[in-house]
Amino acid sequence: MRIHIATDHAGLEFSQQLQRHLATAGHEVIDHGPVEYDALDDYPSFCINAALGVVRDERAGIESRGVVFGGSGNGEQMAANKVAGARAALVWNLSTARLAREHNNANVVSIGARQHTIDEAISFIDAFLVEPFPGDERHVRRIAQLAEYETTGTVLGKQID
Ligand SMILES: O=C[C@H](O)[C@H](O)[C@H](O)COP(=O)(O)O
Repeated sequence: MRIHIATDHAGLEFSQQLQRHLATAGHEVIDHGPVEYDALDDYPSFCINAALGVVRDERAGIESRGVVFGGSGNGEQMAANKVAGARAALVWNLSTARLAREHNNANVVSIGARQHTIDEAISFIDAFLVEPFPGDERHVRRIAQLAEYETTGTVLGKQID
């Protein structure tokens, strides 16, 4: 699978280890930065570019996922979710990694690199990448509502204030 990854200074060391791990596992890794340590760099553009890569790939029929991470994963998730078509989930254990796929069909996983050991974080990412989206009707319906709101500003049949 193609994996778009992005971080900021808080995740740069983890990024290098993660890229090696993903490449060894046979994935095609596209690194959206940063390329060098700068304690004052800003995560939004890196993470937005990773999410854009995923959405563009999906539209082209290429199987792909995003992995974004920083100190907490919070800002990185927010940044990725600004991209129309991105569904970024903040994951902090194996259960949330699997549920992000099973219930939300998340196409981007966000991780707090300062919150976990490297082995832990990699196990969450691996779990996320292998978990399929079973396509249960209720989850498909809810994801469609998110997409509808994203594109139209409303959700038919629901009250949006
Ligand atoms: O949500 C944002 C991320 O956790 C950032 O990685 C974090 O805010 C960076 O913090 P600092 O600039 O203090 O290293």
